[in-house]
Amino acid sequence: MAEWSFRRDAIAAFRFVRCGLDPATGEAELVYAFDDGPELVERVRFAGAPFVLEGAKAEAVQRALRLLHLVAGVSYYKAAVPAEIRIEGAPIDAATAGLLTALYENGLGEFAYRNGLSLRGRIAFPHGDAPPPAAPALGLEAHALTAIGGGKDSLVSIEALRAAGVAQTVAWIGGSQLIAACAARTGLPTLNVGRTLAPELFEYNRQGAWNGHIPVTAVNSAILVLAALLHGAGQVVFSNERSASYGSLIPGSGEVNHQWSKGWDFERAFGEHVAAHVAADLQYYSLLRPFSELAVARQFARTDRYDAHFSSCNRNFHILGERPTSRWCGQCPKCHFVFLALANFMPKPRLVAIFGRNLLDEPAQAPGFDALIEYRDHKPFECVGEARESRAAFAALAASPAWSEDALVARFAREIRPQLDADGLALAPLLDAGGEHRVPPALWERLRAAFAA
Ligand SMILES: CC(=O)N[C@H]1[C@@H](OP(=O)(O)OP(=O)(O)OC[C@H]2O[C@@H](n3ccc(=O)[nH]c3=O)[C@H](O)[C@@H]2O)O[C@H](CO)[C@@H](O)[C@@H]1O[C@H](C)C(=O)N[C@@H](C)C(=O)N[C@@H](CCC(=O)O)C(=O)O
Ligand SMILES: Nc1ncnc2c1ncn2[C@@H]1O[C@H](COP(=O)(O)OP(=O)(O)OP(=O)(O)O)[C@@H](O)[C@H]1O
Repeated sequence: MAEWSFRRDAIAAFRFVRCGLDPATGEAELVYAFDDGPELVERVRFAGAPFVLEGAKAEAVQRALRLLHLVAGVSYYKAAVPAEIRIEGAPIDAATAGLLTALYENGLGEFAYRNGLSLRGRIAFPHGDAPPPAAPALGLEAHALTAIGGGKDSLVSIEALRAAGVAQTVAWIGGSQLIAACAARTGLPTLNVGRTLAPELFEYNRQGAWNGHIPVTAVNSAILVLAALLHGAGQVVFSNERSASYGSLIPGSGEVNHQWSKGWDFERAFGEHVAAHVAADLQYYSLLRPFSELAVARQFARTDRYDAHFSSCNRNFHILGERPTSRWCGQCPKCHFVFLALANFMPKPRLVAIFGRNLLDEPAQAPGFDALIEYRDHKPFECVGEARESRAAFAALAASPAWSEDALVARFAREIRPQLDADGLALAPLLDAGGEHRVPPALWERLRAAFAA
C-alpha cells in the first residue's frame, strides 16, 4: 500500500474513529483520522484513578466521553476542513449534531475569516433518527469543579465561591506552571488534567494544514464535565464574563468572535445539553456571565492575594515554542486591556508593580490601545472587553489626576475623545450586573451583593 501523506486539498473525509477511557489509569484516548490516513490520538489523563464506574454513572461517563471526543475533534478537523464528516460506531442524535454544527461553525469563525474560508452550511454532522437519551440524576455532590486559567477572571470566581461557602476544587488542563502556582495560592484542593494533542497535528501543520484559532473553552468544558462525573462533583464552573459574547466587527464580514465558546450562546446550549443528555444533576455555568470585564476587574482589585502570581497574558500558555521570561509581555491585546481596566480600580503603584512598567505612558503602544477602542482598527481577536468598556475606561482615566498626564491617556483626551459621543463614555452603567445567566438562584443573590460597589 502506498504511504499516506497529508495533502490538505485532496482529503475527502474527517473521521471520528473511536474513544475510550481506562478506569484503572484514568487515561482517555480520542481517536480521529483523515480518509485512510494514520490514526490521530489525543490523550487526556484524569488524576484520581482507579475509578469505580458502574450502572448509571458508567453510562453517564460514556456519554460525556463521547461528547468530549466530538468536541475535541475540532483541533484536527480544522487541518483540512473536508466536505465529509464520518462518525464511526453508534450514530449520534440530531440534537447532538446540532450542538456540534453550531460549535464548529461559530467556534471556527475566526479561523475561517483569517484563512478566507467559508464554513457556514458546509459542516454537516451525520446523525440517526433515534431521539437523544434522557439523562438520569446521579446523586452528584454539591461540590464545584472550578476551572482556573491563571488570569484574573477565574480567581474572582474562586474567591466569590469561597465567600459564598461553596465547596470547590480548582481544576485546570495542561502543564502550565503559572496556573499551578495560582491554584496552589488559592489554598484549595486542586485537580490537574493532562492533555496531549496527537503529535501528527504539528507535522500536518508543517506540511501546510489549515491552522488557526479553535474554541478551546469548549474543549476544556467537555474535559471538566467528564472530570466532574469521575469525581462525583455536581457543578462545573467557568468564569466567562458578559463581554465574551461580543465579537469583533469586521467591515464586510460582520461579527467574528474569537471567544465564541466563552459566550452565552455556547454556555446555554452546552449546559442544557449536559443536563438533558449526560447527567440531570450536573450543572455547567459561568459564574461571571452577568458581569462586564470592567466589573470583574473591579472585583479582582479588591484583594492583592494574587498580584505576584496571576497573569492574563496568553503568551504564557503556548504548547510549543519559548515561554516568556516575564508573566506579562506588555505588548499583546490582553496585557493592554487588563492594564487599562485595572488602572481604574487599583492604586497606580500597585498596578505598575504587577506589570513592571506603565503601559499607558508608552507612546509606541498607541496602535494596540486604539484597537481596543475600535479607533482606526477593529477589536483584536483576543479575550478583551467590549470597545465601549475600553472607551469608558480611558475617559475615566482622563479625569483621574493619577493617570491623566500619561502619554496615551492625554492623547485620548486630546485627539480621540472629541470624536466620541460623550453619553457613551460613562463607566458606572457598565459596572451593573445584568443579562442572561445560568448561575444557581441562591448563589446569584450572594454574588450580586458581593459585586456591588
Ligand atoms: C497560547 C495561545 O494563545 N495559542 C494560540 C496560538 O497558538 P500557537 O500556534 O502560537 O501555539 P500553541 O498554543 O502552542 O499551539 C500549537 C498548535 O496547536 C494547535 N492547537 C492548540 C491547542 C488546541 O487545543 N488545539 C489545537 O489545534 C494550534 O492551532 C497550534 O497550531 O495561535 C493558535 C491559532 O490562532 C490558537 O489556536 C492558539 O490558541 C490555543 C488553542 C489556546 O489555548 N488559546 C487560549 C489561550 C485562548 O485563546 N483562549 C481564549 C478562549 C477562546 C475560546 O473560544 O475558547 C481567550 O483567552 O480568548
Ligand atoms: N488551562 C485551563 N484549564 C481549565 N480552564 C481554563 C484553562 N485556561 C482557561 N480556562 C478557563 O477558561 C475560562 C476563560 O479563560 P480566561 O483566560 O478568559 O480566564 P482567566 O485566565 O481566568 O482570566 P483572564 O481573562 O484574566 O485571562 C475561564 O473560566 C478559565 O478558568
